[in-house]
Amino acid sequence: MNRGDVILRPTPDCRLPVEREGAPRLIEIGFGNGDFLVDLAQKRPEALVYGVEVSHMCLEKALSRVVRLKLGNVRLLCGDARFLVRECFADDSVERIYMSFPCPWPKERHARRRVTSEGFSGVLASVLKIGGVFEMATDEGWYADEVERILGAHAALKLAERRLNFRRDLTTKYERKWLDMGKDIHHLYIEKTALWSVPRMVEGSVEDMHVRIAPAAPVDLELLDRTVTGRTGSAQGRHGEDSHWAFRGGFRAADGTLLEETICTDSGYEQKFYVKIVSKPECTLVKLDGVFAPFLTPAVRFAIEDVARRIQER
Ligand SMILES: C[S@@+](CC[C@H](N)C(=O)[O-])C[C@H]1O[C@@H](n2cnc3c(N)ncnc32)[C@H](O)[C@@H]1O
Repeated sequence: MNRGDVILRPTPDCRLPVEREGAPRLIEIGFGNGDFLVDLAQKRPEALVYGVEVSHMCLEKALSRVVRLKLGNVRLLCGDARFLVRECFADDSVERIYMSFPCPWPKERHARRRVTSEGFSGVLASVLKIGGVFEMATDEGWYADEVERILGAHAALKLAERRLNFRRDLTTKYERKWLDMGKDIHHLYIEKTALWSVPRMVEGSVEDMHVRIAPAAPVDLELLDRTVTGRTGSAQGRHGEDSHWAFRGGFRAADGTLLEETICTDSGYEQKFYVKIVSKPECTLVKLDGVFAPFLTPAVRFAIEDVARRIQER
């Protein structure tokens, strides 16, 4: 077994490999050093256990244990769980989602950073199977209250149980640490009770994002770059409140095309990539460069269309 068997890099349209159809799917969000994830995978060999973690360092630590133990039923995804769980998992496909000791972000101005903020209840209600459970542990009573209030209020979810200082079979590094220090631990069990679906933001294929401009734009790459980013060497755009993008300047690629460095956000989810501008005798092609293939979110599409528009209007 090697890294490639364990780490999943979803395709730009956020598809995961189809495997072990019919096997129960379990997800752990923010698995940290991977103690719980590894124990869970060993306890449930018939299940496919997905770990979603934003920290590369944690990913590497858990990965080496998974490989060393030859755990064939673990898949790891690196990135923000708020985005990846919504975009990569289908409705009614997951049996249980675990999240232990998420960063509570206690300051009000940081509230949006909580995994459980904005829209997370809809994501759970979508991807869990009916009867499926979101299991959360926290040492912050106020945070448990908040999650209970927000998730419990969703039409397709209900609080199934709340326990104080319950000793679980499987524990995490933080759980053991807080228990040793005598802290209170709050466990919430939120159950999905009805069908629900949230819209996904990723759609279409890489080819759908190509824009062909005829007649041809100038073949001079420097002129082409200035057309996109203006005299200042950078330019920005936005669509509504949720989609923002910025062009940071162009690079001449080895194949004689122009790569426009682009950064974009969709409802706070950030991606960096290059828009490729190919000057041909008959037309100019504006498309996604395949190297840092981003997920196909609305802001990525708007950015490509914006490059094409700037070239057309020059
Ligand atoms: C306090 S640690 C808890 C780790 C582990 N669950 C435990 O109990 O020992 C919180 C973990 O959540 C991860 N995390 C924070 N925000 C995240 C997000 N949006 N998506 C995925 N993981 C996240 C952090 O990188 C960190 O590893």
